[in-house]
Amino acid sequence: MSCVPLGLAPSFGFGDRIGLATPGHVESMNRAGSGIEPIYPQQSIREMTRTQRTAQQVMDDALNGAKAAGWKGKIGADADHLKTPDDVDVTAAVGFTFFTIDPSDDVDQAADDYDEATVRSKFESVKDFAGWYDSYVGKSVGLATGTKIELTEAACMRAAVKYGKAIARALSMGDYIKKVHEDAGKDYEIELSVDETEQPTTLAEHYIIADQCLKGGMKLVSLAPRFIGDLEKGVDYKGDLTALEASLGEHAAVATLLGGYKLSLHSGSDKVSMYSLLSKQTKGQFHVKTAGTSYLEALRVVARHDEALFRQIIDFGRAHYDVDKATYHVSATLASAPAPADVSDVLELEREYLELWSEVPEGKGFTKPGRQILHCTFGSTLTDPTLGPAVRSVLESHPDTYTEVLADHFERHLRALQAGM
Ligand SMILES: O=C(O)[C@@H](O)[C@@H](O)[C@H](O)C(=O)CO
Repeated sequence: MSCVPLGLAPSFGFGDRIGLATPGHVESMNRAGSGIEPIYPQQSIREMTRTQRTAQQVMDDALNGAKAAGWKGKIGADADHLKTPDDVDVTAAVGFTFFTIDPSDDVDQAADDYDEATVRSKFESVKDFAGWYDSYVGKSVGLATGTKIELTEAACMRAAVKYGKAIARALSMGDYIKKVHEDAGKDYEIELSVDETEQPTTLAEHYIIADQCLKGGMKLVSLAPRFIGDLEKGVDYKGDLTALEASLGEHAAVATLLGGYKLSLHSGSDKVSMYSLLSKQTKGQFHVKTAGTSYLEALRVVARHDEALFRQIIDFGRAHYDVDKATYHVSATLASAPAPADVSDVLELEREYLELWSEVPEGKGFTKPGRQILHCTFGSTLTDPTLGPAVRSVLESHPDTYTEVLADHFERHLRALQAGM
C-alpha cells in the first residue's frame, strides 16, 4: 500500500496524533465518503515534535490501520506545515505525497497596522525579495463574481512588506520539493498554507501569492488562505456565515482565474457550519484538514471506559494549557470550564470538555471552550510517561468504541461537506 497525489479531487485530511485512529477514519469514509478522497497519514512537524513520533511512525500507523480496515481506494499523505528543507527530507523519504509549505515565519504579521510611511520604509528593505512588485502595480484583476481586485501601489507595497520574504521562502521550498522528487523519480503535489496569520488574507494578497507560486513553477494543487472570522482549534466557525460564504466565493474565483487549485481549510476540525459553504463555493475544489478532533474523540473513549484517567487528563491538561496553547489559535481560558473536582458526574464532564453530538443543533459543530484545553495539551499528555501509555492502553482495549465514535464523528463532517457538493 502506498500513497499518491490526489490532484484537484475534493479531499479530507484525517490527522491522527496517536496512531490508532485510521480504522475509524476508514469507517467514516465507507459510510459517507463518496466523491471525497482521504488523506490518512497527515501530521505537521509541530505535532511530530510534540508527540515525539517520527514521520515513519505516522506513515506506518496510518497505512497499517487502512489496510487492517480493508481500505481499497486511493490515499494521499500530507506532510503538514513544513518550514525547512530538512522537514521535506524526513517526510519525502517515507512516502508522503502532499507537501504543505508553511512560510509563516517570514510573514510580517504587523504589516496590516503599519502607516503609509512605515510601509514605504519597510518596502526598501524587502524589495529585493519582491522583484514582482512592478509587474502588479496599477493592474485591475476582474473575477467571475464581478469583483475587481485593484492592485494599487498601496496594496502591492503592503503585500510586498507582509509577504515578500514568505513568497521567496515558499518558492525555494517548492524548488527543493521538486528537486527531491525529480531525483527520486516520484510524483508529488504542493499546498501552500498562509492560514496562520492574524489578519484574513485579502484577495490582492491571495492573487499575488498564488500567481507568484504558479509562475515560479510550483506544483500547487491547494492553497490555504486565512479566511475571515475566527477559525479556532476544536470548535465550530465563529463569525458571520453570510459574509464568509461571499468571501469563499471570491477566493474560489481567484483560484479559478489562476488556472484552478483547491481552497484548503485548516483547523477544519468541527467547522461543520461552514462546510457546505466551502464545498458549494469552490464547486468541489476543496481540501479540509482536521487533526485535534480525533485526539478528542480518543479522550471520549477514555471518558467512557476509565473515568479516573479522564479526570486525571483534564487536571493535567489544565495545568499545561497556558503554556501549550502558544502557536494555536484558541480563546478558552481555564475559567471557561470547571475543574474535575467540582463535577461529580462523568457525563457532565464529557459535556464540558468534549460535548455530546446529541445536544448539538443540526448543521452545527461543537462549541464548548473546554475542548480547547484538551485539544492543545495533546503533546504533554501523550508524552507523559504515565498518561500517554494509559491512553493507548484504553484505546487498544476498546478498539470498537474508538472506531465507532470516530466513524460517527466524521460521518457528520463528511455529510456536511457533501451537502454543498
Ligand atoms: O496541530 C497541528 O499542527 C496541525 O494538525 C494543524 O495545524 C493542521 O494543519 C490543521 O489545521 C488540522 O486541523
